[in-house]
Amino acid sequence: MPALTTSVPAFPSTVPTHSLVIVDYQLLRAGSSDEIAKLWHAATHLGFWYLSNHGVDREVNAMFDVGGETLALPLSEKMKYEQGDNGDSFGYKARGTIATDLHGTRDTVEFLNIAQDDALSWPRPTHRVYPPTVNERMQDAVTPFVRKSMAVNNTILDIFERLLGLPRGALADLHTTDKLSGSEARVVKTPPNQSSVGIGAHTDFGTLTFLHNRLGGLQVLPPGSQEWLYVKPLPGHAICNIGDALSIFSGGILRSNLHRVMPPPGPQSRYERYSVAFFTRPNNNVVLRPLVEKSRNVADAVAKNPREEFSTGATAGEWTARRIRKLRLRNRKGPETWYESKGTENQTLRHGLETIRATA
Ligand SMILES: O=C(O)CCC(=O)C(=O)O
Ligand SMILES: [Fe+2]
Repeated sequence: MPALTTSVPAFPSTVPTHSLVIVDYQLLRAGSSDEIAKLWHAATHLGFWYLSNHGVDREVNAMFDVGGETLALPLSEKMKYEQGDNGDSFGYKARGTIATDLHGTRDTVEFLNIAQDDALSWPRPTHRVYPPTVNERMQDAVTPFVRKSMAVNNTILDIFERLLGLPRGALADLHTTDKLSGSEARVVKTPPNQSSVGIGAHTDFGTLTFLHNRLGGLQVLPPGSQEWLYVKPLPGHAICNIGDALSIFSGGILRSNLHRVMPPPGPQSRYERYSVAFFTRPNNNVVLRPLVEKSRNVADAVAKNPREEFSTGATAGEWTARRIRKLRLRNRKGPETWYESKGTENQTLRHGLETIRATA
């Protein structure tokens, strides 16, 4: 895809950014206590970090290609795979179908979501079928990307399990491959020269996100701040973050932070932007609640700071379906539908932070 291989202007040095801690994946795997401490600090404060040396570069590049080829198909072809308005995630999400704020402003991005379950059961579909451009690359690109991303996220999950004082397997058992999950690979495309929000302020629905960016566009709202800041993409580095499900399991010890996608900054805005992500989510039947009986640390965290939004009464499957359904503009009844689409960030947004405008 020419858009992916042509050189693009550098991220402008004059644009304010939020720096992230760089965590080395190979050092994590080797059990380095310094590296694990860095990861823990990032996960309990901002909830975002860069991951270096993850070893998934080849598969990530292949996914940029698969996404580029698929999203370049005619709209009529892509629409055969549209996710629809019922809260399903897998398939194609057309541009302008979801809200980016409480006013119902349309999003500017399209994306392709491929279920982990479908990639692992290929050629047998578990959830659904995909465009031919995906099928052709399932074996050599998509499934290897999914498997390697799973290994990265599961390694990090094991570390959190231990540091949260959970019994061995307590988190892993909520993310097994013998039961269905909402885990998925995603490629997002933003057209050039946009002036409005690509993906509105949100926290991720699931457990862990493993994200790959080439152009700027991702912004975080740092805790206690009212200023959205870009996260600068670093070549070869993934951006990782905690989602709501893991934040809830941990009783809030691990932070699921608000973020959004804006047009790329400065001269980068003239280019098409792609991002590739892998989302690990719990098995659909897992109820989202703090694991208080399994960890003293989690129980103490909940006792110290009880949060109403952690008593979800919902399974991971229901949680994700509700959030997607309420984002879809065809289901919008008014500003309240926006809040109904929210997870742990609901209260922050209700307190008016979303009215802050970007400086992009
Ligand atoms: O495109 C990005 O950089 C982030 C996308 C994102 O936040 C998401 O898909 O949940
Ligand atoms: Fe996100």
